[in-house]
Amino acid sequence: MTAILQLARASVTIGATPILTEIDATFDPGRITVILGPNGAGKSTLLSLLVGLRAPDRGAAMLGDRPIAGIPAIERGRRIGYLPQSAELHWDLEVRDLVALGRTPRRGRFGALSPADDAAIDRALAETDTERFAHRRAGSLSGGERARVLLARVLAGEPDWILADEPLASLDPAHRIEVLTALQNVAASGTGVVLVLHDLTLAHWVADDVLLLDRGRVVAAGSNDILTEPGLIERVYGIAVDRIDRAGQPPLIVPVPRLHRDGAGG
Ligand SMILES: Nc1ncnc2c1ncn2[C@@H]1O[C@H](COP(=O)(O)OP(=O)(O)OP(=O)(O)O)[C@@H](O)[C@H]1O
Repeated sequence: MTAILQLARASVTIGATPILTEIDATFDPGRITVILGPNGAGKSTLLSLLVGLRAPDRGAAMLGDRPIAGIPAIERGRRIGYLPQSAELHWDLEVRDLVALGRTPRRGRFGALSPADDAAIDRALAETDTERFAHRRAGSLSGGERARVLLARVLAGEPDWILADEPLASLDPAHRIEVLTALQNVAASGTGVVLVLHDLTLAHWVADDVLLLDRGRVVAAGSNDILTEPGLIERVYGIAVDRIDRAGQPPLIVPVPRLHRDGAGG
């Protein structure tokens, strides 16, 4: 059974600046947790704790009963797949070979791909709609195509956990929905999914659980109902938000520009 990811009073300080303060949060396998919050709120730093790239200065970040940063890198790589914000390509590989790298923690670096490796790679390419690029050089792809290929690499590893930092940032609207649907499917198969998102409507649609951060602290945690709580998003982001309910459909949660007093807009 997949162990839970957990932060217990986890704090991070850089220099004299508190970046995260006493974060308590539990992430459950088989669910999608969406982390939201303004720029600089600490979302990426929180993910770096869950991936084990850093350990909290105080408190704990645990996978089951083990501190995440203490788990050997290969095992961590097998259990926790991570898609960083604006991930870069380090080698101009053929796309299928790049996606195959996602299998490395499972199979070691050398040797032929097994039928199970090939099947996982093909599934990941299909789920991200990148099959038709399989034999292109990764360096020749557009930004959104590249982002989907990098997600395919994570999916191909079939980790217990997938943590992705703004995975929709460069995707067109159709591929945003397609990628979230793929992540819903992997969550339905028992994988734990943690996503940093900025789009409130898509966050509400896809989230089983929501964690809202502001200035390094959790300001709200719970179901996606948090996002329709009157005043909360307005307070945290300092914007006006329209909530549009639609029968039988997820609500639209739309930031709206405030009009200047003279009505000139902006
Ligand atoms: N090495 C560092 N030195 C100083 N400050 C840092 C360092 N790393 C992060 N920070 C600060 O910590 C805060 C949290 O950064 P983080 O990247 O976690 O925010 P975020 O919520 O992911 O933001 P965004 O939505 O802009 O990606 C920011 O104010 C950032 O400037």
